[in-house]
Amino acid sequence: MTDERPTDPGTADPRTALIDYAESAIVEDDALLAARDRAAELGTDPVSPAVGALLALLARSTHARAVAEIGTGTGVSGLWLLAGMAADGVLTTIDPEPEHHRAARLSFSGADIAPGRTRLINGTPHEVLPRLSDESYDIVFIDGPRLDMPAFVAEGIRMLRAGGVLVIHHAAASGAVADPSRADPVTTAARDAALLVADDDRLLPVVIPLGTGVLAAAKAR
Ligand SMILES: C[S@@+](CC[C@H](N)C(=O)[O-])C[C@H]1O[C@@H](n2cnc3c(N)ncnc32)[C@H](O)[C@@H]1O
Repeated sequence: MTDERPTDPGTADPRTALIDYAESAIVEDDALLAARDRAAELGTDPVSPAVGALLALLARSTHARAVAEIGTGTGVSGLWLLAGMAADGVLTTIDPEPEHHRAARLSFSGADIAPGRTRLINGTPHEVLPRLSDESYDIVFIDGPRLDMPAFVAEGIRMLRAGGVLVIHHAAASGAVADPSRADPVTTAARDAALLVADDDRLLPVVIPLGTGVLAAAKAR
């Protein structure tokens, strides 16, 4: 009997091919490409196109009107979140680097985002997050320093409204979290963050293998 499953002799690793397809299927507009150019100039590490599209999808499906982001960068993830949010939704985004906020402002104005739709807070999340309200955000997106991930997750869970979604970028450390022999600080922080999510009965989590691994968790209604 012959195997009639389609094969692609040019593709060695089907998983890599799948992820390449997921990324290449997303087309970014000029405003996003300009934000990416700014990211390359400043050395920030923006979300990939497929992670960006996932953020927009989550924002649209939660009818997000209030989103909090830790780690503005030059606004690549912010533009994707805004694309999925309600037309009057407000993105609150935190970053300690004034230069990154200047670049993000250019990115947002380049996409004709009204100034009232973004609230850029200059400061570290450790200073800023405790001032943000409990249970008032539809999405909390965490994309700041990886060592601080557990602390940001604890704050993010507190800030999420019922039915809201926590999204953690770089959550799987490219799969290292599942390897018990890996105990370096970044992997340990990602593992601790994942445990905080797993131990919270109100959260329904899933790891999405885009980028270095995205952890998304919906809070019970
Ligand atoms: C990976 S980049 C964010 C990329 C952005 N989300 C995007 O997709 O365009 C991480 C950002 O975290 C910021 N950052 C550095 N230290 C921080 C801190 N203690 N708290 C929050 N953000 C910090 C950096 O300035 C940088 O802009």
